[in-house]
Amino acid sequence: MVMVMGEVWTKLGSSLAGLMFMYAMFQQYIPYNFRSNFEKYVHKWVGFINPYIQITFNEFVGERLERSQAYLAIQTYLSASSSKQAKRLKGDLVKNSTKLVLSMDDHEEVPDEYQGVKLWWAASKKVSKQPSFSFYPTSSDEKRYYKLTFHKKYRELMVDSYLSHVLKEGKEIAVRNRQRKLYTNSTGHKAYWSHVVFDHPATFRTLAMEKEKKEEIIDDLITFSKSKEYYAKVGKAWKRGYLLYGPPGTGKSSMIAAMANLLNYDVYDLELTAVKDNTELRKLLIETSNKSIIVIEDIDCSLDLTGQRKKKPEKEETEELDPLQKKAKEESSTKDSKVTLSGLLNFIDGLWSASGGERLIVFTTNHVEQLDPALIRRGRMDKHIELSYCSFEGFKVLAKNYLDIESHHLFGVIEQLLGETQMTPADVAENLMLTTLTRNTETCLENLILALKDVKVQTSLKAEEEAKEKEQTRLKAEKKAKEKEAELQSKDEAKQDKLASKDDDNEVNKV
Ligand SMILES: Nc1ncnc2c1ncn2[C@@H]1O[C@H](COP(=O)(O)OP(=O)(O)OP(=O)(O)O)[C@@H](O)[C@H]1O
Ligand SMILES: [Mg+2]
Repeated sequence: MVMVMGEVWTKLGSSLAGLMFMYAMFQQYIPYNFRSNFEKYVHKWVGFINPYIQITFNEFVGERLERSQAYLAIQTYLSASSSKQAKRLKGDLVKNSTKLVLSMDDHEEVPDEYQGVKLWWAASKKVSKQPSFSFYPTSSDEKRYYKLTFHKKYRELMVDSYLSHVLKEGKEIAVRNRQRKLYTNSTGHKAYWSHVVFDHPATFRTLAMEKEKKEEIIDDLITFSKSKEYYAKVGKAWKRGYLLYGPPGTGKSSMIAAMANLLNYDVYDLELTAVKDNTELRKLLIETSNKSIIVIEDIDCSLDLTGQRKKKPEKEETEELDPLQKKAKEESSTKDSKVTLSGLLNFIDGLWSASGGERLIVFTTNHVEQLDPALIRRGRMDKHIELSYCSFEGFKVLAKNYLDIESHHLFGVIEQLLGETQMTPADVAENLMLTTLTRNTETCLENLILALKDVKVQTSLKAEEEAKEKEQTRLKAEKKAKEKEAELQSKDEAKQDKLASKDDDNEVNKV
Protein backbone atom coordinates (compact mmCIF):
# COMPACT_ATOMS: atom_id res chain seq x y z
CA MET A 1 0.00 0.00 0.00
CA VAL A 2 2.82 2.35 0.96
CA MET A 3 4.50 1.50 -2.29
CA VAL A 4 1.33 2.26 -4.25
CA MET A 5 0.86 5.62 -2.51
CA GLY A 6 4.51 6.40 -3.13
CA GLU A 7 4.10 5.67 -6.80
CA VAL A 8 1.01 7.83 -7.06
CA TRP A 9 2.85 10.72 -5.45
CA THR A 10 5.80 10.32 -7.76
CA LYS A 11 3.53 10.27 -10.81
CA LEU A 12 1.55 13.23 -9.61
CA GLY A 13 4.73 15.09 -8.83
CA SER A 14 6.21 14.47 -12.23
CA SER A 15 3.04 15.42 -14.10
CA LEU A 16 2.78 18.62 -12.03
CA ALA A 17 6.40 19.38 -12.84
CA GLY A 18 5.59 18.81 -16.51
CA LEU A 19 2.64 21.20 -16.35
CA MET A 20 4.72 23.84 -14.59
CA PHE A 21 7.39 23.47 -17.23
CA MET A 22 4.88 23.94 -20.01
CA TYR A 23 3.40 26.99 -18.31
CA ALA A 24 6.87 28.50 -17.92
CA MET A 25 7.57 27.86 -21.60
CA PHE A 26 4.20 29.38 -22.47
CA GLN A 27 5.00 32.49 -20.47
CA GLN A 28 8.49 32.81 -21.85
CA TYR A 29 8.11 32.10 -25.53
CA ILE A 30 4.61 33.07 -26.47
CA PRO A 31 4.39 36.79 -27.27
CA TYR A 32 2.68 38.95 -24.63
CA ASN A 33 -0.14 40.09 -26.94
CA PHE A 34 -1.11 36.61 -27.86
CA ARG A 35 -0.82 35.47 -24.28
CA SER A 36 -3.14 38.18 -22.91
CA ASN A 37 -5.68 37.48 -25.65
CA PHE A 38 -5.54 33.81 -24.82
CA GLU A 39 -6.08 34.51 -21.12
CA LYS A 40 -8.99 36.81 -21.93
CA TYR A 41 -10.73 34.09 -23.89
CA VAL A 42 -10.09 31.53 -21.21
CA HIS A 43 -11.73 33.87 -18.68
CA LYS A 44 -14.69 34.47 -20.99
CA TRP A 45 -15.13 30.81 -21.63
CA VAL A 46 -14.92 29.95 -17.94
CA GLY A 47 -17.42 32.76 -17.19
CA PHE A 48 -19.79 31.36 -19.77
CA ILE A 49 -19.99 27.91 -18.29
CA ASN A 50 -19.50 28.92 -14.64
CA PRO A 51 -22.85 29.91 -13.10
CA TYR A 52 -21.24 31.50 -10.04
CA ILE A 53 -20.39 35.14 -9.44
CA GLN A 54 -17.46 36.20 -7.33
CA ILE A 55 -16.93 39.52 -5.60
CA THR A 56 -13.60 40.43 -4.08
CA PHE A 57 -13.06 42.75 -1.14
CA ASN A 58 -9.47 43.88 -0.74
CA GLU A 59 -8.01 44.77 2.60
CA PHE A 60 -6.29 47.91 1.40
CA VAL A 61 -7.84 50.39 -0.96
CA GLY A 62 -6.97 53.65 -2.64
CA GLU A 63 -3.63 55.20 -3.32
CA ARG A 64 -2.77 55.73 0.29
CA LEU A 65 -3.54 52.13 1.03
CA GLU A 66 -6.13 52.82 3.65
CA ARG A 67 -7.68 49.83 5.30
CA SER A 68 -10.99 49.19 3.69
CA GLN A 69 -13.98 49.70 5.97
CA ALA A 70 -15.86 47.02 4.07
CA TYR A 71 -13.04 44.52 4.63
CA LEU A 72 -13.02 45.24 8.35
CA ALA A 73 -16.79 44.94 8.64
CA ILE A 74 -16.75 41.65 6.73
CA GLN A 75 -13.95 40.40 8.94
CA THR A 76 -15.95 41.13 12.08
CA TYR A 77 -19.10 39.68 10.57
CA LEU A 78 -17.31 36.50 9.57
CA SER A 79 -15.50 36.23 12.87
CA ALA A 80 -18.88 35.73 14.50
CA SER A 81 -20.02 32.97 12.15
CA SER A 82 -16.75 31.51 10.89
CA SER A 83 -15.48 30.59 14.33
CA LYS A 84 -18.22 27.97 14.44
CA GLN A 85 -17.64 26.56 11.00
CA ALA A 86 -14.09 27.06 9.80
CA LYS A 87 -11.50 24.53 10.82
CA ARG A 88 -8.44 26.71 10.63
CA LEU A 89 -8.74 29.98 12.48
CA LYS A 90 -6.49 32.89 13.34
CA GLY A 91 -6.76 34.50 16.75
CA ASP A 92 -5.96 38.14 17.22
CA LEU A 93 -6.60 40.99 19.59
CA VAL A 94 -8.10 43.54 17.26
CA LYS A 95 -7.51 47.21 18.12
CA ASN A 96 -10.26 48.68 20.29
CA SER A 97 -11.84 45.34 21.03
CA THR A 98 -12.42 43.64 24.33
CA LYS A 99 -12.41 40.13 22.99
CA LEU A 100 -10.02 37.92 21.16
CA VAL A 101 -11.27 37.95 17.60
CA LEU A 102 -11.14 34.69 15.70
CA SER A 103 -11.10 35.01 11.97
CA MET A 104 -10.70 32.35 9.35
CA ASP A 105 -7.24 31.59 8.17
CA ASP A 106 -5.98 32.04 4.59
CA HIS A 107 -7.51 29.76 1.96
CA GLU A 108 -10.27 28.76 4.32
CA GLU A 109 -13.85 28.80 3.07
CA VAL A 110 -17.05 29.10 5.09
CA PRO A 111 -20.62 28.84 3.88
CA ASP A 112 -23.30 31.33 4.88
CA GLU A 113 -27.02 31.45 4.25
CA TYR A 114 -29.23 34.45 3.59
CA GLN A 115 -32.98 34.21 3.03
CA GLY A 116 -32.54 30.56 2.11
CA VAL A 117 -29.77 31.25 -0.42
CA LYS A 118 -26.45 29.57 0.08
CA LEU A 119 -23.19 31.44 -0.50
CA TRP A 120 -19.53 31.10 0.34
CA TRP A 121 -16.88 33.32 1.78
CA ALA A 122 -13.22 32.60 1.27
CA ALA A 123 -10.20 34.32 2.75
CA SER A 124 -7.17 34.51 0.56
CA LYS A 125 -4.10 36.54 -0.28
CA LYS A 126 -2.24 37.61 -3.39
CA VAL A 127 1.50 37.76 -3.16
CA SER A 128 3.01 40.42 -5.31
CA LYS A 129 6.34 39.59 -6.86
CA GLN A 130 7.30 43.11 -7.75
CA PRO A 131 9.84 44.65 -5.43
CA SER A 132 8.22 47.51 -3.62
CA PHE A 133 9.50 50.47 -1.71
CA SER A 134 6.25 51.17 -0.05
CA PHE A 135 5.81 52.61 3.38
CA TYR A 136 3.58 49.65 4.17
CA PRO A 137 5.79 46.68 3.44
CA THR A 138 3.50 43.85 4.45
CA SER A 139 0.42 45.28 2.82
CA SER A 140 2.03 45.64 -0.56
CA ASP A 141 3.71 42.26 -0.52
CA GLU A 142 0.68 40.33 0.61
CA LYS A 143 -2.70 41.57 -0.40
CA ARG A 144 -5.40 39.92 1.59
CA TYR A 145 -8.94 39.78 0.38
CA TYR A 146 -12.26 38.11 0.97
CA LYS A 147 -14.04 36.49 -1.91
CA LEU A 148 -17.79 36.06 -1.95
CA THR A 149 -19.21 33.42 -4.26
CA PHE A 150 -22.88 32.96 -5.09
CA HIS A 151 -25.07 31.75 -7.91
CA LYS A 152 -25.72 34.35 -10.57
CA LYS A 153 -29.49 34.07 -10.31
CA TYR A 154 -29.28 35.66 -6.83
CA ARG A 155 -27.22 38.59 -8.01
CA GLU A 156 -29.77 41.26 -7.10
CA LEU A 157 -30.52 39.87 -3.69
CA MET A 158 -26.84 39.60 -2.87
CA VAL A 159 -25.77 43.01 -4.12
CA ASP A 160 -28.79 44.97 -2.91
CA SER A 161 -29.57 43.39 0.37
CA TYR A 162 -27.10 40.77 1.61
CA LEU A 163 -24.01 42.96 1.41
CA SER A 164 -25.59 45.82 3.33
CA HIS A 165 -26.76 43.28 5.89
CA VAL A 166 -23.17 42.06 6.30
CA LEU A 167 -21.78 45.57 6.66
CA LYS A 168 -24.44 46.58 9.17
CA GLU A 169 -24.01 43.43 11.25
CA GLY A 170 -20.23 43.76 11.14
CA LYS A 171 -20.33 47.34 12.37
CA GLU A 172 -22.76 46.45 15.13
CA ILE A 173 -20.61 43.58 16.36
CA ALA A 174 -17.58 45.89 16.34
CA VAL A 175 -19.45 48.43 18.47
CA ARG A 176 -20.52 45.69 20.89
CA ASN A 177 -16.95 44.46 21.28
CA ARG A 178 -15.52 47.95 21.55
CA GLN A 179 -13.22 48.53 24.46
CA ARG A 180 -14.01 51.87 25.96
CA LYS A 181 -11.22 54.09 27.17
CA LEU A 182 -10.73 56.75 29.78
CA TYR A 183 -8.33 59.39 28.51
CA THR A 184 -6.52 61.97 30.58
CA ASN A 185 -4.30 64.75 29.33
CA SER A 186 -0.81 64.45 30.68
CA THR A 187 1.42 67.23 31.80
CA GLY A 188 4.78 67.68 30.22
CA HIS A 189 6.22 69.87 27.55
CA LYS A 190 3.96 68.29 24.95
CA ALA A 191 0.26 67.84 25.41
CA TYR A 192 -1.08 64.38 24.73
CA TRP A 193 -3.78 62.02 25.89
CA SER A 194 -2.90 58.90 27.78
CA HIS A 195 -5.53 56.28 28.39
CA VAL A 196 -6.61 53.38 30.52
CA VAL A 197 -9.50 50.99 30.05
CA PHE A 198 -12.75 52.58 31.12
CA ASP A 199 -14.48 50.16 33.41
CA HIS A 200 -16.68 52.16 35.77
CA PRO A 201 -19.64 50.18 37.09
CA ALA A 202 -22.04 53.12 37.57
CA THR A 203 -25.19 52.98 35.49
CA PHE A 204 -28.41 54.96 35.51
CA ARG A 205 -30.03 52.04 37.30
CA THR A 206 -27.67 52.40 40.26
CA LEU A 207 -27.91 56.19 40.34
CA ALA A 208 -29.96 57.57 43.22
CA MET A 209 -32.26 60.27 41.92
CA GLU A 210 -35.89 60.91 41.09
CA LYS A 211 -37.24 58.50 38.54
CA GLU A 212 -38.75 61.18 36.33
CA LYS A 213 -35.57 63.22 36.22
CA LYS A 214 -33.54 60.14 35.47
CA GLU A 215 -35.80 59.11 32.62
CA GLU A 216 -35.71 62.59 31.17
CA ILE A 217 -31.91 62.53 31.09
CA ILE A 218 -31.78 59.04 29.56
CA ASP A 219 -34.27 60.11 26.91
CA ASP A 220 -32.24 63.22 26.16
CA LEU A 221 -29.04 61.22 25.75
CA ILE A 222 -30.58 58.55 23.54
CA THR A 223 -32.29 61.14 21.38
CA PHE A 224 -28.96 62.89 20.97
CA SER A 225 -27.13 59.74 19.97
CA LYS A 226 -29.70 59.00 17.27
CA SER A 227 -29.94 62.51 15.86
CA LYS A 228 -27.18 62.58 13.28
CA GLU A 229 -29.56 63.50 10.46
CA TYR A 230 -31.38 66.07 12.55
CA TYR A 231 -28.20 67.94 13.46
CA ALA A 232 -27.10 67.85 9.83
CA LYS A 233 -30.49 69.17 8.74
CA VAL A 234 -30.51 72.15 11.08
CA GLY A 235 -26.84 72.85 10.40
CA LYS A 236 -25.54 72.34 13.92
CA ALA A 237 -22.44 70.47 14.98
CA TRP A 238 -23.45 67.13 16.47
CA LYS A 239 -22.60 67.84 20.09
CA ARG A 240 -24.41 68.54 23.31
CA GLY A 241 -23.33 70.27 26.48
CA TYR A 242 -24.33 69.27 29.99
CA LEU A 243 -23.69 71.18 33.17
CA LEU A 244 -23.88 69.03 36.30
CA TYR A 245 -23.97 71.00 39.50
CA GLY A 246 -24.51 70.27 43.17
CA PRO A 247 -22.69 69.73 46.45
CA PRO A 248 -19.83 67.21 46.71
CA GLY A 249 -20.92 63.58 46.86
CA THR A 250 -24.20 63.97 45.03
CA GLY A 251 -23.22 61.82 42.07
CA LYS A 252 -21.88 64.16 39.40
CA SER A 253 -18.91 61.97 38.50
CA SER A 254 -21.06 58.85 38.83
CA MET A 255 -23.54 60.30 36.36
CA ILE A 256 -20.79 60.90 33.79
CA ALA A 257 -19.76 57.24 34.10
CA ALA A 258 -23.41 56.21 33.74
CA MET A 259 -23.70 58.35 30.59
CA ALA A 260 -20.62 56.71 29.09
CA ASN A 261 -21.95 53.27 29.94
CA LEU A 262 -25.36 54.04 28.49
CA LEU A 263 -24.09 55.33 25.15
CA ASN A 264 -20.93 53.23 24.93
CA TYR A 265 -18.76 56.34 24.61
CA ASP A 266 -15.14 56.98 25.50
CA VAL A 267 -14.42 59.49 28.25
CA TYR A 268 -11.87 62.29 27.92
CA ASP A 269 -11.20 63.71 31.36
CA LEU A 270 -9.71 67.10 30.56
CA GLU A 271 -7.59 68.61 33.34
CA LEU A 272 -7.59 72.27 32.39
CA THR A 273 -4.90 73.24 34.87
CA ALA A 274 -2.46 71.00 33.03
CA VAL A 275 -3.15 72.68 29.69
CA LYS A 276 -0.60 75.39 28.92
CA ASP A 277 -2.64 77.62 26.65
CA ASN A 278 -5.48 77.84 24.18
CA THR A 279 -3.42 76.39 21.33
CA GLU A 280 -2.65 73.34 23.37
CA LEU A 281 -6.31 73.04 24.31
CA ARG A 282 -7.28 73.10 20.65
CA LYS A 283 -4.68 70.48 19.82
CA LEU A 284 -5.96 68.16 22.53
CA LEU A 285 -9.54 68.59 21.47
CA ILE A 286 -8.85 67.91 17.83
CA GLU A 287 -7.35 64.60 18.87
CA THR A 288 -10.51 63.42 20.58
CA SER A 289 -12.47 60.78 18.72
CA ASN A 290 -16.17 60.88 18.12
CA LYS A 291 -18.54 58.89 20.31
CA SER A 292 -16.94 60.46 23.32
CA ILE A 293 -17.66 62.53 26.42
CA ILE A 294 -15.30 65.39 27.12
CA VAL A 295 -15.38 66.12 30.82
CA ILE A 296 -14.11 69.16 32.67
CA GLU A 297 -14.58 68.61 36.39
CA ASP A 298 -14.87 71.49 38.86
CA ILE A 299 -14.87 74.09 36.14
CA ASP A 300 -14.94 76.91 38.70
CA CYS A 301 -11.61 75.75 40.14
CA SER A 302 -9.84 74.95 36.92
CA LEU A 303 -10.47 78.21 35.14
CA ASP A 304 -9.61 81.53 36.69
CA LEU A 305 -12.66 83.24 35.32
CA THR A 306 -12.08 86.57 37.00
CA GLY A 307 -8.34 86.69 36.30
CA GLN A 308 -8.69 86.48 32.56
CA ARG A 309 -10.47 89.76 32.18
CA LYS A 310 -7.67 91.72 33.82
CA LYS A 311 -5.11 90.69 31.25
CA LYS A 312 -5.42 93.71 28.95
CA PRO A 313 -3.96 96.55 31.03
CA GLU A 314 -0.92 94.35 31.68
CA LYS A 315 -0.22 94.35 27.98
CA GLU A 316 -0.15 98.12 27.80
CA GLU A 317 2.24 98.16 30.72
CA THR A 318 4.75 96.00 28.94
CA GLU A 319 4.97 98.43 26.07
CA GLU A 320 6.86 100.89 28.25
CA LEU A 321 9.45 98.34 29.34
CA ASP A 322 12.80 97.85 27.61
CA PRO A 323 13.09 94.75 25.40
CA LEU A 324 14.92 92.57 27.92
CA GLN A 325 12.46 93.26 30.68
CA LYS A 326 9.63 92.75 28.23
CA LYS A 327 10.90 89.31 27.28
CA ALA A 328 11.33 88.26 30.88
CA LYS A 329 7.83 89.42 31.65
CA GLU A 330 6.38 87.60 28.66
CA GLU A 331 8.13 84.40 29.63
CA SER A 332 6.89 84.52 33.16
CA SER A 333 3.38 85.26 32.00
CA THR A 334 3.34 82.42 29.48
CA LYS A 335 4.45 80.05 32.19
CA ASP A 336 1.36 80.59 34.22
CA SER A 337 -0.90 81.70 31.41
CA LYS A 338 -3.50 79.03 31.24
CA VAL A 339 -6.53 78.54 29.16
CA THR A 340 -8.74 81.59 28.93
CA LEU A 341 -12.48 81.75 29.09
CA SER A 342 -12.67 82.81 25.46
CA GLY A 343 -10.45 79.88 24.49
CA LEU A 344 -12.79 77.55 26.23
CA LEU A 345 -15.85 79.15 24.69
CA ASN A 346 -14.29 78.80 21.28
CA PHE A 347 -13.83 75.15 21.97
CA ILE A 348 -17.44 74.68 22.93
CA ASP A 349 -18.93 76.63 20.04
CA GLY A 350 -16.10 76.41 17.69
CA LEU A 351 -15.35 74.98 14.37
CA TRP A 352 -13.27 72.14 15.74
CA SER A 353 -16.38 70.28 16.70
CA ALA A 354 -17.51 70.21 13.10
CA SER A 355 -15.05 67.42 12.43
CA GLY A 356 -16.60 64.12 13.33
CA GLY A 357 -19.22 64.89 15.92
CA GLU A 358 -21.20 62.81 18.37
CA ARG A 359 -19.52 64.37 21.35
CA LEU A 360 -20.91 65.29 24.73
CA ILE A 361 -19.26 68.05 26.71
CA VAL A 362 -19.85 67.85 30.44
CA PHE A 363 -18.88 70.44 33.02
CA THR A 364 -19.25 69.82 36.71
CA THR A 365 -19.19 72.35 39.50
CA ASN A 366 -20.06 72.69 43.16
CA HIS A 367 -20.76 76.41 42.83
CA VAL A 368 -22.96 77.11 39.87
CA GLU A 369 -23.55 80.68 41.04
CA GLN A 370 -19.86 81.51 40.60
CA LEU A 371 -19.71 80.56 36.94
CA ASP A 372 -19.53 83.21 34.26
CA PRO A 373 -22.96 83.47 32.63
CA ALA A 374 -21.26 83.41 29.22
CA LEU A 375 -20.02 79.94 29.94
CA ILE A 376 -23.30 78.39 30.87
CA ARG A 377 -25.76 80.15 28.65
CA ARG A 378 -28.13 77.88 26.74
CA GLY A 379 -26.69 76.74 23.46
CA ARG A 380 -23.33 76.20 25.07
CA MET A 381 -24.50 74.10 27.94
CA ASP A 382 -27.75 72.75 26.53
CA LYS A 383 -28.90 71.04 29.68
CA HIS A 384 -28.38 72.04 33.29
CA ILE A 385 -28.79 69.16 35.72
CA GLU A 386 -28.89 69.76 39.43
CA LEU A 387 -27.77 66.89 41.61
CA SER A 388 -28.89 67.43 45.11
CA TYR A 389 -29.16 65.89 48.53
CA CYS A 390 -30.67 62.45 48.87
CA SER A 391 -34.44 62.28 48.59
CA PHE A 392 -36.52 59.34 49.78
CA GLU A 393 -36.87 58.18 46.21
CA GLY A 394 -33.10 58.28 45.83
CA PHE A 395 -32.71 56.38 49.08
CA LYS A 396 -34.97 53.62 47.79
CA VAL A 397 -32.66 53.14 44.78
CA LEU A 398 -29.66 52.90 47.10
CA ALA A 399 -31.46 50.48 49.43
CA LYS A 400 -32.28 48.26 46.46
CA ASN A 401 -28.67 48.41 45.21
CA TYR A 402 -26.90 47.96 48.50
CA LEU A 403 -29.30 45.87 50.57
CA ASP A 404 -31.58 44.30 47.98
CA ILE A 405 -34.72 45.52 49.73
CA GLU A 406 -37.67 47.45 48.39
CA SER A 407 -39.48 48.03 51.64
CA HIS A 408 -38.84 47.81 55.36
CA HIS A 409 -40.63 48.91 58.51
CA LEU A 410 -37.89 51.52 59.14
CA PHE A 411 -38.48 53.20 55.77
CA GLY A 412 -41.13 55.49 57.27
CA VAL A 413 -38.75 56.99 59.84
CA ILE A 414 -36.07 57.39 57.20
CA GLU A 415 -38.47 59.16 54.85
CA GLN A 416 -39.38 61.65 57.54
CA LEU A 417 -35.76 62.26 58.53
CA LEU A 418 -34.63 62.68 54.90
CA GLY A 419 -37.31 65.32 54.50
CA GLU A 420 -35.97 67.25 57.47
CA THR A 421 -32.23 66.94 56.81
CA GLN A 422 -29.74 67.28 54.02
CA MET A 423 -27.54 64.23 53.47
CA THR A 424 -25.68 63.49 50.26
CA PRO A 425 -26.28 60.19 48.47
CA ALA A 426 -22.58 59.43 49.07
CA ASP A 427 -23.12 59.58 52.84
CA VAL A 428 -26.34 57.58 52.68
CA ALA A 429 -24.58 54.94 50.57
CA GLU A 430 -21.72 54.82 53.05
CA ASN A 431 -24.17 53.87 55.81
CA LEU A 432 -25.81 51.20 53.69
CA MET A 433 -22.60 49.32 52.98
CA LEU A 434 -22.51 45.91 54.58
CA THR A 435 -19.01 46.05 55.98
CA THR A 436 -18.75 43.00 58.21
CA LEU A 437 -20.64 39.76 58.32
CA THR A 438 -22.31 40.64 61.59
CA ARG A 439 -24.06 43.64 60.14
CA ASN A 440 -27.42 42.99 58.63
CA THR A 441 -30.08 45.05 56.88
CA GLU A 442 -31.70 46.13 60.12
CA THR A 443 -28.45 47.41 61.65
CA CYS A 444 -27.58 49.22 58.46
CA LEU A 445 -30.88 51.06 58.44
CA GLU A 446 -30.61 51.80 62.16
CA ASN A 447 -27.15 53.23 61.61
CA LEU A 448 -28.47 55.40 58.83
CA ILE A 449 -31.23 56.66 61.12
CA LEU A 450 -28.65 57.51 63.79
CA ALA A 451 -26.49 59.30 61.22
CA LEU A 452 -29.52 61.21 59.95
CA LYS A 453 -30.49 62.24 63.49
CA ASP A 454 -26.92 63.34 64.07
CA VAL A 455 -26.99 65.47 60.95
CA LYS A 456 -30.33 66.90 62.06
CA VAL A 457 -28.94 67.89 65.47
CA GLN A 458 -25.84 69.36 63.91
CA THR A 459 -27.85 71.31 61.38
CA SER A 460 -30.09 72.76 64.03
CA LEU A 461 -27.05 73.65 66.17
CA LYS A 462 -25.43 75.26 63.19
CA ALA A 463 -28.61 77.13 62.39
CA GLU A 464 -28.81 78.33 66.00
CA GLU A 465 -25.21 79.47 65.90
CA GLU A 466 -25.77 81.25 62.65
CA ALA A 467 -28.84 82.94 64.04
CA LYS A 468 -26.86 83.99 67.10
CA GLU A 469 -24.07 85.35 64.96
CA LYS A 470 -26.55 87.21 62.85
CA GLU A 471 -28.18 88.69 65.94
CA GLN A 472 -24.80 89.74 67.29
CA THR A 473 -23.77 91.45 64.07
CA ARG A 474 -27.16 93.12 63.97
CA LEU A 475 -26.73 94.36 67.56
CA LYS A 476 -23.22 95.55 66.78
CA ALA A 477 -24.41 97.47 63.76
CA GLU A 478 -27.25 98.97 65.77
CA LYS A 479 -24.85 100.04 68.51
CA LYS A 480 -22.51 101.59 65.99
CA ALA A 481 -25.35 103.48 64.38
CA LYS A 482 -26.51 104.77 67.75
CA GLU A 483 -23.01 105.87 68.65
CA LYS A 484 -22.69 107.68 65.37
CA GLU A 485 -26.02 109.38 65.90
CA ALA A 486 -25.02 110.45 69.39
CA GLU A 487 -21.73 111.79 68.06
CA LEU A 488 -23.49 113.74 65.36
CA GLN A 489 -25.97 115.09 67.86
CA SER A 490 -23.25 116.25 70.26
CA LYS A 491 -21.42 117.88 67.35
CA ASP A 492 -24.62 119.66 66.38
CA GLU A 493 -25.23 120.87 69.91
CA ALA A 494 -21.69 122.20 70.18
CA LYS A 495 -22.19 124.08 66.94
CA GLN A 496 -25.41 125.62 68.15
CA ASP A 497 -23.81 126.60 71.47
CA LYS A 498 -21.05 128.31 69.56
CA LEU A 499 -23.54 130.23 67.45
CA ALA A 500 -25.54 131.24 70.55
CA SER A 501 -22.44 132.54 72.33
CA LYS A 502 -21.53 134.52 69.20
CA ASP A 503 -25.01 136.11 69.21
CA ASP A 504 -24.62 137.04 72.88
CA ASP A 505 -21.31 138.73 72.16
CA ASN A 506 -22.89 140.75 69.36
CA GLU A 507 -25.67 141.88 71.67
CA VAL A 508 -23.12 143.02 74.26
CA ASN A 509 -21.15 144.92 71.63
CA LYS A 510 -24.32 146.71 70.41
CA VAL A 511 -25.13 147.80 73.93
N1 LIG B 1 -26.78 59.88 43.19
C1 LIG B 1 -26.00 58.84 43.57
N2 LIG B 1 -26.39 57.58 43.34
C2 LIG B 1 -25.64 56.56 43.71
N3 LIG B 1 -24.48 56.67 44.32
C3 LIG B 1 -24.02 57.90 44.59
C4 LIG B 1 -24.76 59.03 44.22
N4 LIG B 1 -24.09 60.12 44.60
C5 LIG B 1 -22.98 59.68 45.18
N5 LIG B 1 -22.93 58.34 45.18
C6 LIG B 1 -21.84 57.52 45.73
O1 LIG B 1 -20.89 58.40 46.31
C7 LIG B 1 -19.63 58.31 45.70
C8 LIG B 1 -19.13 59.70 45.33
O2 LIG B 1 -19.96 60.25 44.36
P1 LIG B 1 -19.43 61.13 43.13
O3 LIG B 1 -17.97 61.01 43.02
O4 LIG B 1 -20.24 60.80 41.95
O5 LIG B 1 -19.81 62.56 43.67
P2 LIG B 1 -19.53 63.97 43.00
O6 LIG B 1 -20.85 64.68 42.95
O7 LIG B 1 -18.80 63.80 41.75
O8 LIG B 1 -18.64 64.67 44.09
P3 LIG B 1 -17.54 65.83 43.90
O9 LIG B 1 -18.26 67.11 43.71
O10 LIG B 1 -16.79 65.79 45.18
O11 LIG B 1 -16.71 65.43 42.73
C9 LIG B 1 -19.80 57.44 44.49
O12 LIG B 1 -18.78 56.53 44.41
C10 LIG B 1 -21.13 56.75 44.69
O13 LIG B 1 -20.91 55.47 45.20
MG1 LIG C 1 -16.83 64.32 41.17
